[in-house]
Amino acid sequence: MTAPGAAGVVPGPEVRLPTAFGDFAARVWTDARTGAEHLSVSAPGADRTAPDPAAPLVRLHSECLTGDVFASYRCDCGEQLEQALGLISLHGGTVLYLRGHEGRGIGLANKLRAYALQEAGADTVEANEQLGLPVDARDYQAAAEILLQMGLDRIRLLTNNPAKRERLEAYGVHVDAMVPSEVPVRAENERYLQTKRDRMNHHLNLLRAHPVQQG
Ligand SMILES: Nc1nc2c(ncn2[C@@H]2O[C@H](COP(=O)(O)OP(=O)(O)OP(=O)(O)O)[C@@H](O)[C@H]2O)c(=O)[nH]1
Ligand SMILES: [Zn+2]
Repeated sequence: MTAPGAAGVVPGPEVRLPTAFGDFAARVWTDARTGAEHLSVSAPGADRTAPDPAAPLVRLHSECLTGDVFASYRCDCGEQLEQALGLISLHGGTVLYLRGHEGRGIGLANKLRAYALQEAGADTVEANEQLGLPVDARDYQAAAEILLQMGLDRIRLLTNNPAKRERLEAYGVHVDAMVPSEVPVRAENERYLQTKRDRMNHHLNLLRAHPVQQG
């Protein structure tokens, strides 16, 4: 329990982070409630003193060790992260990398248990249910607090998930628009993405990188 008035998230120093996607400024934010160390990665944007500038682009990226680090094709996370870093390097904005969100909040071990159930036929929703775990246990309070401390109270959110927008807005961050965060579908993640579209209400077109061969 955080004492009344105490900061929920505590910022560390800002450091330079030169990457394959461009030069960013990075900062760790420690959640005083959970100990989770979140990372913001930001690039400067267009002149915000111009009349009616577009709100800054923000990607709230839930940690996915298999996708982000090992480039797993079971999900779309790794490619979404790369796409977001490229866009934000170009247009300015922030990627907020949310620790403790692994497996939609159930953790890595349970995510791999869910994968085993998916290999036995369950979809991504059924697998969590069979484990007796929530389908999506993520909370966005720390994310909202970090954005508000960064002065980002009005943003454009890079996401396909309308529930993410609603949950963030409930904590006081206004989302001007959802900017699609869609990457081409692959044979390995097609069922997974279909389930997100059909059972979790994600806005997905499921476009393929290459047209399906006919005949
Ligand atoms: N429980 C579970 N979690 C998964 C599975 N595949 C990926 N994840 C986790 O899902 C999280 C990403 O959530 P998604 O539902 O893919 O997407 P989102 O963040 O809600 O929406 P976008 O902003 O559009 O990416 C990451 O933490 C992944 O580790 C799975 O099959 N089961
Ligand atoms: Zn993933």
